[in-house]
Parts: sequence; C-alpha cells; structure tokens
Amino acid sequence: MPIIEARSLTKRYGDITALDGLTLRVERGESFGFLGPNGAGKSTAINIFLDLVRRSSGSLSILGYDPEENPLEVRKRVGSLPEAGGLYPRDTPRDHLQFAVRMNEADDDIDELLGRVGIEDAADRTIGGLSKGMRQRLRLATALVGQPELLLLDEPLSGLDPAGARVFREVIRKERARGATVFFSSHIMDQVELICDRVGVMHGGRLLLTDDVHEFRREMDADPQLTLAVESPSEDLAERVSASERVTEATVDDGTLHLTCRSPADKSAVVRWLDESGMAIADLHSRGPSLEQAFLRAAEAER
Ligand SMILES: Nc1ncnc2c1ncn2[C@@H]1O[C@H](COP(=O)(O)OP(=O)(O)OP(=O)(O)O)[C@@H](O)[C@H]1O
Repeated sequence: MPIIEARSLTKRYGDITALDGLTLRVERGESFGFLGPNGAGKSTAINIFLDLVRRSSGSLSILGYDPEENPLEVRKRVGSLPEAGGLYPRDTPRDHLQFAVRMNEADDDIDELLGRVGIEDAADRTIGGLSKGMRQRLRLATALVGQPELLLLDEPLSGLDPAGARVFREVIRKERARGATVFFSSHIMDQVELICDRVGVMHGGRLLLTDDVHEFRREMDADPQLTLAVESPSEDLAERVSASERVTEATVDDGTLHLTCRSPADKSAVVRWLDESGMAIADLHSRGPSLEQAFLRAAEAER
C-alpha cells in the first residue's frame, strides 16, 4: 500500500486552479521533496492531505484512508507542523508540547522532544519571546509527537539558520531510521538533496516531474564545483576528501572547503557523505542554476 496516493487531485478557488490534477504515489520509507516556486500549489496539496482544505475533485489515500472520510485516523498517524497561529505567545514550549502529547494520547518525553530540536534551554520561556528559528524548531518538535508513520511538513526549513537546518536533517534521518515516511515542501534545493530520495517539481498548480534527487540535480546542473563552510576543519580534511573516488580536487582555505567533483551528479552524494560522516557543515554553495531556473527549465521541457 502506498503511503500517499493522489489521483487527479484538483482544487479550484473561483477562477484560480490552485492544484491541477495532481497524480502522485509515495511509498513507505521514502523521503520526498516537494519543490516549486511561490504559488505553485504545494501548500494547497499538503493542506488537502491533512484535510485542512477540501479538494474540488480527484481521489486521495493517506496511509490507506481518505482524509475527508477519516480525518481522525489520518491525524493520529501523521505529524505536521502547526500553523503559525497555533502557537500561543503566552504558553511555553513545554506547555505547547504537553498539550500536543495529550491531544495525541501519546506518551512522549517533553524534555527529549525539546532536546531533539535543540531548544531544551528555552523550555520554560514564553513562545512570544522566542526567535523565529526557535519557534520553527518547536513546530518541528510538535510534528514528532506520537511517533507518526508519516511526516507531512510544509516549508519545515523556513526561518532555520544553517545550524537549524542541520538539526532538521538529523531529526529526519532518525525518523526515517525508525521507519517513518517523510514528505516536505521547500524552495531550497541544496537542503532538499541532503534529505530526499525523490523530488517532485510543482509549477502553476501542476506536477511537472518526479525524479530521483541525484538524477534531477544531474539534469539541471552542469558545474561539478562545491563550496562548503566547515566548523573546525581537521588538518587532513582536504586529503581525506580528495581520497573519495567522486572527488577530483579538494582544498581547504580558512574554514572553507572547495571541492571539484568528478561530475555534477556526484555533488549531492558527496555532501551527503560528508554530512553523514559527522563533518559540521555550516553552509554550502553549489554553483549551477538556481532552483528558480531549474523550475523554469522543467516547465519549458514540459511544453
Ligand atoms: N484560500 C485561497 N483562496 C484563493 N486562492 C488561493 C487560496 N489558497 C491558495 N490560493 C492560490 O492557489 C495558488 C497556489 O497556492 P499555494 O499556497 O498552494 O502555493 P505554494 O506552492 O504553497 O506557494 P508558497 O511557496 O508561496 O507557499 C496560488 O495562486 C494562491 O494564490
């Protein structure tokens, strides 16, 4: 049974077609990145998956349930980010998570949840006084309550700095290791390729393509160079990295690792390898077309 199965899913608002015939399957254990520029229809699709918005036509199954017919069954099994308005400024993160745990009839340890997203020190401060990134981390912790089978996350990286993005990747890695399926929307290709197996590109309400993430990068990208900001690089870093068969050259210069990969397609695998081997990547730049250009190319190829 697929975890998400949408067929010809369409949403109209008067004359606007926010979602135009979305057909998509996501299998158990996958991590799927839902990409697209502003207004592409990503939030509309996710909100329909969560039964926050009703579809105009088409069919949908989330974990075997139609969210319109069985919203509670879906909600019990799915972790999502609460709306910004769902965080009460006078509550503390601890209050908020205690409430979420009670609502889900779950038994998560609040301190452990706060620790996983790195805001344990802010557990008893008021949410109104937290930074945007800290609030986003709290929203992510909320999505984890009850060990959901599926994480459906709309722009989870929004407002996160490089350290926050790293926390997010770590959380996703652990959730997948536990067997969860992950589906999230983003504009940030460089982050998406660290986390996803597959991407779908939305434009103008339509799903233009779905592809393996490395294939997608290869098709969109012609430059094999990468630049990474590294926290406390070891002395032999350049040597270690250039020993990889995917790398032809590596130099380190004042905390910055410059890499030339054997081919553009190797870039995402190399970054993933470095991240998983424990290297503290503070930031990364990959030359090549912007995601916006990639969307436009995909849209043109579609015509
Ligand atoms: N409640 C609504 N009423 C009217 N139009 C809407 C409504 N919600 C969304 N739309 C329209 O549907 C289209 C798709 O919007 P949606 O929010 O799904 O895009 P998105 O890909 O999530 O964009 P973003 O990255 O900016 O969040 C847009 O043209 C938007 O203006």
